Amino acid sequence: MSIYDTLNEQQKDAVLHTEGPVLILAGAGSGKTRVLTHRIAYLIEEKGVNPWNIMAITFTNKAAGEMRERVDKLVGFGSESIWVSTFHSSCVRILRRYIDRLGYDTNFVIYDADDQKSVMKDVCKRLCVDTKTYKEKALLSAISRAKDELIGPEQFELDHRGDMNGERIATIYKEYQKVLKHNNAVDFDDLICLTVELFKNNPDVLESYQDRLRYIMVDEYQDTNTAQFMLVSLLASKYKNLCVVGDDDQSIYKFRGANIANILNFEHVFPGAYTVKLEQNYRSTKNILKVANSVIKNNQSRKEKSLWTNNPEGEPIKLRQFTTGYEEADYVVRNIEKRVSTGEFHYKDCAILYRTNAQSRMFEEKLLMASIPYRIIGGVNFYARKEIKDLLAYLKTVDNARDDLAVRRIINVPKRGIGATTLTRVQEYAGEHGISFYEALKGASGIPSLGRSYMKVEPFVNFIQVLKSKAEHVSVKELLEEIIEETGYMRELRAEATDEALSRLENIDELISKVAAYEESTENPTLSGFLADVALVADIDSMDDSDDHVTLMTLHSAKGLEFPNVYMAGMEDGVFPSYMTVSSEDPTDLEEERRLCYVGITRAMRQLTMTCARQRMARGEIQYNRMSRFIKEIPEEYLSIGQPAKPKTELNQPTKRKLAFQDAKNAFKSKALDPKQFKVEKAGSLDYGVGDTVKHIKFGVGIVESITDGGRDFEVTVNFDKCGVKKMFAGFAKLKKI
Ligand SMILES: Nc1ncnc2c1ncn2[C@@H]1O[C@H](COP(=O)(O)OP(=O)(O)OP(=O)(O)O)[C@@H](O)[C@H]1O
Ligand SMILES: [Mg+2]
Repeated sequence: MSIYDTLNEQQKDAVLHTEGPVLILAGAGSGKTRVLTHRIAYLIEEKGVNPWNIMAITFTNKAAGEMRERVDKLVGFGSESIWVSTFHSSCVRILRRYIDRLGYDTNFVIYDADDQKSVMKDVCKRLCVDTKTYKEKALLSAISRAKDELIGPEQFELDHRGDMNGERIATIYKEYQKVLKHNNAVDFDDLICLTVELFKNNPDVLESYQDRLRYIMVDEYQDTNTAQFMLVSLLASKYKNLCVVGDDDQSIYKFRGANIANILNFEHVFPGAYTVKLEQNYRSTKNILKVANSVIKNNQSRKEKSLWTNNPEGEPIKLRQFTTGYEEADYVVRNIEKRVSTGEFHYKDCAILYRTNAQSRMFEEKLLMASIPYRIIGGVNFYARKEIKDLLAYLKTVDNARDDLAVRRIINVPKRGIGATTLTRVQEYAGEHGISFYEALKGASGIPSLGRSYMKVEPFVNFIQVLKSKAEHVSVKELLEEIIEETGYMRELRAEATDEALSRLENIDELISKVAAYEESTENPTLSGFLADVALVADIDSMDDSDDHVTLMTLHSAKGLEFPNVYMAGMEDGVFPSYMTVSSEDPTDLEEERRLCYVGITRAMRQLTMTCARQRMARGEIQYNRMSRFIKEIPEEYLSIGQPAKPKTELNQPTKRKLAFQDAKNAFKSKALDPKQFKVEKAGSLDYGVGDTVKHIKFGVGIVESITDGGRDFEVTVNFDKCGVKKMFAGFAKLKKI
C-alpha cells in the first residue's frame, strides 16, 4: 500500500495536481497540512522533482518544525534540502546573500522591539517630535502597518499629502528607515519588504530563486498579509506552481495585517487556479465538530462550509463553571492528573488553552504543585517574564537589599543614566570592603573612584529607602502598586499600546492579583512571606526535559496543532471574547474572536472541556464575569454541564470566600479539602536532616537550615553556597545528601 492510499478522493486530487496554481480552502482538521506534506513526497517520489526545488512556508517556528518532521518521515533521504521555513527566516536567508544590492551589508543585524524603540526615541528627539502627542510605539506600529501593505516612506507621504498628522509620520518614517540603514540594521517587517524590493529591482536574483524554488506551498494561507502574498507571488510568477492551503474560518491575525482579500486575490493573480475543497474532518469526534460548527455559524461574513466526520460520536463537551479562577485551575490540573493516572491520556495528549499569556500563571502554579511536567509554547514561564522579574527584583531589594542580582537588575529600570563604569566601580568597592552592592551604593558619595557620578546613584538609593520605610506600614499590594506607580512602569507600557505591551500589562495585573490573593489567604502576610511563597514556584523551572508534558499556550499559538484532550479555560465575557472586543463598536472584531474560538475547539481530537469562573481577580480586584457568549451559542444537548466537586465540609460564607483565594499549598493545609484528592504523596521520610549538606541539581551544594511539614510535602530551606537561601518542596527538589 502506498502512502497515497490513505488519502480520500479530494485530498488525492490536491496531491496529484502538482502543476499550476492550486487553492485548497477547507475547514479545520480536514487534512490540509497533511495534503501539503504528501504533495511534497509525491513530487519527489513520483514526479522525480529534486527536493532542492521545493519550498514549504508556514507561520510559526513550531509549525515549521512539525512540518519538517512530517516531511522527513514521509520522504526520508534528501528531505533536508527541501526549503521548509517561516516567512521571516526564508527572507533572512535570502537577504544574507543579496542585501548588498540594496545598499546594506550582508552581515546586517535584525532589530528587536527594544532596539526599534530606542531608534525611534532618537529619531523623535532629532526631529523635535513631541512624544506626548506621537508615542514612540504608536509611531512604530503605524510604520509596521504600512510595511505590511508594502507602503514605503515615499508612498506613505504621497498617500497622506495634505494631512498634517500623516505628513508628520511620513517624515518620521523616512528618518527611521535612514537610521536603520545607516546602522546596517533591519526590523522584522523589513525582512519581508526588503526581499520584495530586492526581487523587484533585481530580476536576475529573482530568477535564480524562481528557478530554484519551482514548487511552492504555503500553509495557513488565510493569515498572510499583502507583503507576504507579494513575496510568494513574485517567486511563483515564472513556473506558477503555487499551492496555498487555508481556512477563512481560522483567520485570526487581522491585527497583524492578515488580509482575507488575499484568498479572493489568489484567483485574480493566478487566473485558472485549480480549487479543491476538503470536507471530511479526520481530527475530531462528531460532538466536538458539532460544537465548532454551532459557534462559527454565527459569523455573518464567511463562506458556508459543510464539514463532517466519520469519527465516533465521542463524549459530550464538558462545561464547568467555578467560583474562582483558582478553583478552575485546580479542577483542570486534577482532571489531567486523574485521566493520566487511569491511563486514558498521557501528559503530552493534554493542552490548556487560554486567551492571554497572563492566564498561564495559575495553571503553572497548580502544575508545579502537582509535580506535573508542562511546557509553555510561544511564551515564557510566568515568573521568567521580564516585567515580573523586574518587579520581583524591586520587592526583593526593598525586603532585603543583600540580593545583589536583584539590585543590579533594577538599578536602571527605568533608565537612570547610571553607566556601566559606575556599576563596575561600585561592585569593586563592595568587593574590596566585603559589603553588599546596595550597601556600597548607599555610601556612593564616599567612593573616590566614582567622582561626581555618585549623584546619579543617589535618587535610586533614596527611592529604595523611602520604599523600605513604607513597607513597614503598608500592605504588600500597596507597596507593589507604589513601585509600579513611581517607576512609571505601567504608564510606559500603556503609552506603548502594542500587543506586546498589552500582554506585559496583563502580566503585571496578574502579579498584583497574586499578591492580593496571598494577603487574603495568609494570617500574617509579610513581604518576606510573599517572596518566599513566590520562590517556591518561581525557582523551580519545568522539572525535567521529558517529552511527556502538558502543553500550555494561547489560542493564537495553537493554530494548526492538535491534541487528544483540550481544556479551554477562562471562557468568560471580558476574557474571551476579550474585553476590548466586547466593548468594540466594530462587529468584525467579535467575528475575529469567534474564529479564534473555532480554532480552539477544533484543536481537540477526543475530549474537550470548557471552564470558566464567576469571579476572577483582575489587578487585585474581584471582577464578576458572565459565561462567554460563545458558550451560549452551543446547544445545550451537546454539553455535559457538571457540578464542580464541592469541598467536603460545608463552609460558612466568609471561609468559603477565603478558601477561594488560597493557593494549592494553603488549600491543602486547610481542613476543607480532602488530602486524598491530591495524588502526589509527600516524600515519605527524608534521608537528610537540619545541618546536613545536600546537593541540588541546579543550585549545587548547600546546608539544610530547616524542614517544616507543609502538609502535602515537606518544605525544606537550604542555604546554598552559590545562590543563597532557597525554600523548596522536598518532593521535587530531589535533594541528595552528600
Ligand atoms: N485521509 C486521512 N486519513 C487519516 N487521517 C487523516 C487523513 N487526513 C487527515 N488526517 C489526520 O487528521 C488530522 C488533521 O489533519 P491536518 O492537521 O492536516 O488538518 P488541517 O486541515 O491542516 O487542520 P488545521 O486547519 O487545524 O490546520 C491529522 O491527525 C491527520 O493525520
Ligand atoms: Mg493545518
